[in-house]
Amino acid sequence: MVKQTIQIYGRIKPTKKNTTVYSVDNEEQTGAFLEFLVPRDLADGFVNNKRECYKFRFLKVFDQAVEQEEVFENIAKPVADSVLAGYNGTIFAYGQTGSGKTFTITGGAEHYSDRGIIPRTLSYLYERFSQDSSMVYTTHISYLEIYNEMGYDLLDSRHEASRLEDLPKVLIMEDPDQNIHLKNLSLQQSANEEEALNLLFLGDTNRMIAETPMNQASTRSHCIFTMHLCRREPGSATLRRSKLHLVDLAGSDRVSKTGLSGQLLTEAKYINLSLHYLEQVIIALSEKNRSHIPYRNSMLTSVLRDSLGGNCMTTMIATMAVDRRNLDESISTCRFAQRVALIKNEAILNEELDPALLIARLKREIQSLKEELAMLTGEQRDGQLTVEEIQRLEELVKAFLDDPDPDVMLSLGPDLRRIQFCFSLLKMMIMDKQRGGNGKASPTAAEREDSQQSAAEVTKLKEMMTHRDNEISILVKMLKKEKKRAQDAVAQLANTVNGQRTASQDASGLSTTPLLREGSPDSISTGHRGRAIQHMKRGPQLSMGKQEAFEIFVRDHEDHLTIEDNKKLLKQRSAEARRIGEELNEARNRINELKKPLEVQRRQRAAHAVMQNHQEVEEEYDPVEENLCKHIEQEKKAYKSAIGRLKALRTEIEHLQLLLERAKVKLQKDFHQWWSREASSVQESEATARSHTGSPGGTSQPSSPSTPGFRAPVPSSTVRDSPSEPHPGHCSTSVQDLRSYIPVMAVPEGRDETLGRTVSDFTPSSDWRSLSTTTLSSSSIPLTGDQQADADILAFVRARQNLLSRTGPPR
Ligand SMILES: Nc1ncnc2c1ncn2[C@@H]1O[C@H](COP(=O)(O)OP(=O)(O)OP(=O)(O)O)[C@@H](O)[C@H]1O
Repeated sequence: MVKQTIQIYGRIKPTKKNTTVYSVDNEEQTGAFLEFLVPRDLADGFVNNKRECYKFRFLKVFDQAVEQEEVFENIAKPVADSVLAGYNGTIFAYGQTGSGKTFTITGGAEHYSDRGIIPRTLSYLYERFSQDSSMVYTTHISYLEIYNEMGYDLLDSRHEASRLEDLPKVLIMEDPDQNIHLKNLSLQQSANEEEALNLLFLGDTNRMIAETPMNQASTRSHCIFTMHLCRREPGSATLRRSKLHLVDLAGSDRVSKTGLSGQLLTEAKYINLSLHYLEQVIIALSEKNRSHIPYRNSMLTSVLRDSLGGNCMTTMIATMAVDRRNLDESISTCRFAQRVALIKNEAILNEELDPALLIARLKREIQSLKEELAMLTGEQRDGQLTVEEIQRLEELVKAFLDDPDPDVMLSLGPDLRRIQFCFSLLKMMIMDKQRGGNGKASPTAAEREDSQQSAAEVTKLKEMMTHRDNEISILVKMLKKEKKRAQDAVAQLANTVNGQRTASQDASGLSTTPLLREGSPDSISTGHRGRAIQHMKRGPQLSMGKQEAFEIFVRDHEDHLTIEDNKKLLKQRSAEARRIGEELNEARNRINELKKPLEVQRRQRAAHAVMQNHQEVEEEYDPVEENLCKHIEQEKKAYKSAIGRLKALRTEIEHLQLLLERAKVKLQKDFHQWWSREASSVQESEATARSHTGSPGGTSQPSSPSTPGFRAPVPSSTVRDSPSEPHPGHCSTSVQDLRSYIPVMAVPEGRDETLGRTVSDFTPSSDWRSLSTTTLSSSSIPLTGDQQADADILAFVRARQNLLSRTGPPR
């Protein structure tokens, strides 16, 4: 058992602003100190006692410039090592919104070097597994999200198609030993690093998909990524099971400060409530002599029960933003951390016996004992007595009874079946005699005593038999259960493999055009990733116009540059990997080429030695051979280092692919949101216009007297000049903003058959000018008369015009 307090670390988020308000001292023998020097004017604002200096102790504080690698080495690696040894481990990040919790736990979404604790820990663990061939490791992953006190499975494929609220809730079940079980939370097997990273990606994508502006899940939900590890020595019946929880908590901001109302306030209260219960548990644990710890008050504390004051090695990272306006929250975070540091955990090695292996071992033991017995007796003991054996035994018993010699022995050998049979035969005879069956005299006292003894022995033997029967049936039951579990696992695996087979192959580049095309080859590769974006592919195929708008949208998106950079980097890395692959082949060929003359040289020397009949000739120093060996050694070294580099490149390429795929999903999501907002704003504006004129087809613009329902064009310069013009990448347009520059076009109600063109017929090269000139011609925008369709068309035209007016013609 390892007794340890929860380890606390601090991490400061980088800021460009003046940061003279704090100092870090990592040199202290007793740990590190983080000191806040709050100016008096600021102190007036948020604390009453006007303290100016706040000093907090941590194990270590990671200042702004510290990189992800160092955080991993110091914090996560020791925890991962304990988990490998068979202890449970937890790392959780706590801090206000935007202070860097997700960056620390999962990592940044832009660069490979920004990988956080989860991907780095996965990499580290799988590498350790591959280095340790003496053990068999199996890993499963679960990813739980707690939002408004409800648990959701982030690896549930239904995420794509359903709203968060419609998904099955994860339920907490407690067994009589007070162990927590989570119903509806899937455990997915991950055989290697790639599969584990795909699961992480799937969960993060599902979390992002469920997000709406009203539900910024990343800020308001708690996420627990858990790796379940099972370690066993081949052939041994003991195994070690351990769990590693990597937890990204919701922002700890105080509700009063957030200025929220309505639904957001309700959410904030829930989050604060669950963090409040977390605090309650921590306070209770840090107080001596507290017998009741209120774990059951919230889902978060129930799930993390072991991590807080239980069987776990736990580490907390307090994330802080140190610009002045965040100082009070940072100080609260530090205070919380100080309380957490008082909690003592007692981690034990989670060792258990594997029932399947135990049964197998017992069966083997039984078999070898049987064989041993058969060897000693020279007889096989399997099965029932044969008819011949029974006849022989009956004759033996009869002869035994008939023999007048009182010392006569019934020789049956050490075979329990025969002994049992003879006893039952004797019993039957005795009973028969008692009933007066053959008229013989009643038994003597000695005979009676004998028979009583025999009966007692029979009873004893029968009891033994019942015991053995029970044992056997228990073992058989256990075996059946294990078999069923194995079959289920195989079936599940088969399903996964089938699912994966149906997913199409990965395309590493991010191309905008095929992004939204149904059945496009540009889909995400293996199962988990494939499932993450299937919902996008299932949607209806986009019209050419929407597709075009999407292309422009992507070009103008805030993430565009990062995506392009990552694409370039991915290309570079792939080219480098190809080059190293070729180098490896060449090096292998060179080694083989060098081996040939070496072989010849050795053979020649051996022949020479035989001819000279001289052993020393064979062991003589040979400069040619020495030279060849040196060359081979050098080539081998170069080969090994190239393999190492290739491995690192592979991980980086896979990560870049995941980043690009995540960016892809985000782009699609942003685009759909932006598009529907545009559409609804057009609808709204139409409705307003109608209500102003009082006629269903009227507008606020004067209608052409000869063609009722026609609307006068509004110069598109209005669009360009609008100060509140939205940036599509940011999706921040308000309905009011949009209404102010929605072009009200002179278009006929219904489709213009003479033109026969639809909006989607416009190609960027030929028609973009006609749409971005000062007026929109009535003949260029045919409407259908269907309110919804017309709203879509107008939304498209407006969106397109809006984009083109800023971006120029598509290249
Ligand atoms: N150490 C860091 N280095 C560089 N960028 C960082 C660092 N920490 C945080 N950031 C950036 O700051 C922003 C907010 O960080 P992050 O999303 O991790 O905060 P958070 O605490 O998880 O917020 P929330 O509570 O809303 O989930 C992100 O853009 C992130 O990339």
